[in-house]
Amino acid sequence: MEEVRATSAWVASHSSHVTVDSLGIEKVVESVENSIPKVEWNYEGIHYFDNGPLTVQYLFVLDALNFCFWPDKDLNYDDLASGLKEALQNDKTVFDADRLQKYTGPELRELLKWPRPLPLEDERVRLMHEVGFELERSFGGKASNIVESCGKSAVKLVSIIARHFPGFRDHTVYKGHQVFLYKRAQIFAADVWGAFKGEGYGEFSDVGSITIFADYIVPAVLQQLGVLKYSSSLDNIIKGNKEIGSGTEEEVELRACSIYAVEKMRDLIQKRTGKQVLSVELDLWLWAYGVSNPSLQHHRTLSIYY
Ligand SMILES: Nc1nc2c(c(CN[C@H]3C=C[C@H](O)[C@@H]3O)cn2[C@@H]2O[C@H](COP(=O)(O)O)[C@@H](O)[C@H]2O)c(=O)[nH]1
Repeated sequence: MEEVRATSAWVASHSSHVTVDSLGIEKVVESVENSIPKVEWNYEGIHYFDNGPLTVQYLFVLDALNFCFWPDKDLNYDDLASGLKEALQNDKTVFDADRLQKYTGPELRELLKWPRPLPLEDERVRLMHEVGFELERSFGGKASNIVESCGKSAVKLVSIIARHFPGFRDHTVYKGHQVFLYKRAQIFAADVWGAFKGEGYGEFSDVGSITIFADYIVPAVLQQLGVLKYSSSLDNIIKGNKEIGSGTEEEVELRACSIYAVEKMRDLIQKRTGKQVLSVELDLWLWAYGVSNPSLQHHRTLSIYY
């Protein structure tokens, strides 16, 4: 994920609305360096797991739809994860590639037992079709074949996914430069790693190459911890719950500066303690902290990427 790291650093050094505060990073690192809070994957107990290829299929569908929950104030990531889990427990064929290509909005809602239209429902359905079509065309219908083709490399896994599935191509242009963020492709690699505890499908020799997953929760946590500072205009937009357009400078800076800041935290932890910590582990800690603080105000962007 060198391109994610390098392009996020570029944004951080040309940023107009978001600043990464080195002193803030030092304070946070000082407070956690001896015991980085370890958060178990699936600590919420919401995920499907059977130790086999169907788990990989579940995670791929989950991460194809893992974006934009906030427009419905009652809808959370948990509802998606546990809804898909239950649907799969009731019918092992719900995520077969041919079925994925046929879902309609109301059918997806029914699958999740959600009583009203989902945010960006048409996009969610389109992405399910895209996943089903490309899985069938290139991977024998099975997401586990994508994982098997990556030679135990998370970097290769992310790049195969981005090459084959346009919906996972989370990149943009910022001040004339192409910037790569790859939130859902990277979170899929991390989910497979977490679910299988780094073994079998989850064995990746380069899991340390993955960065954090730039969503709308982690930037809000980093700001609360004093790691990110916002301009007063951006602060007012977020506090006023006003939408920020996808691809705007503000939005790209929020996401890229979060990635850059956590890479800096990780470097500092290593320097001070000699201990290697993974960005995935820091992400899970920051994210779990964020979702346990529902009063945290986050930015609002309509996006299929996060
Ligand atoms: N950075 C980061 N962002 C994450 C996740 C996860 C879930 N990861 C699973 C992996 C292991 C655990 O068992 C988790 O269940 C979801 N999100 C993002 O959050 C937002 C949803 O927020 P809310 O509207 O409040 O539900 C949305 O953009 C979603 O894409 C993560 O881990 N890291």
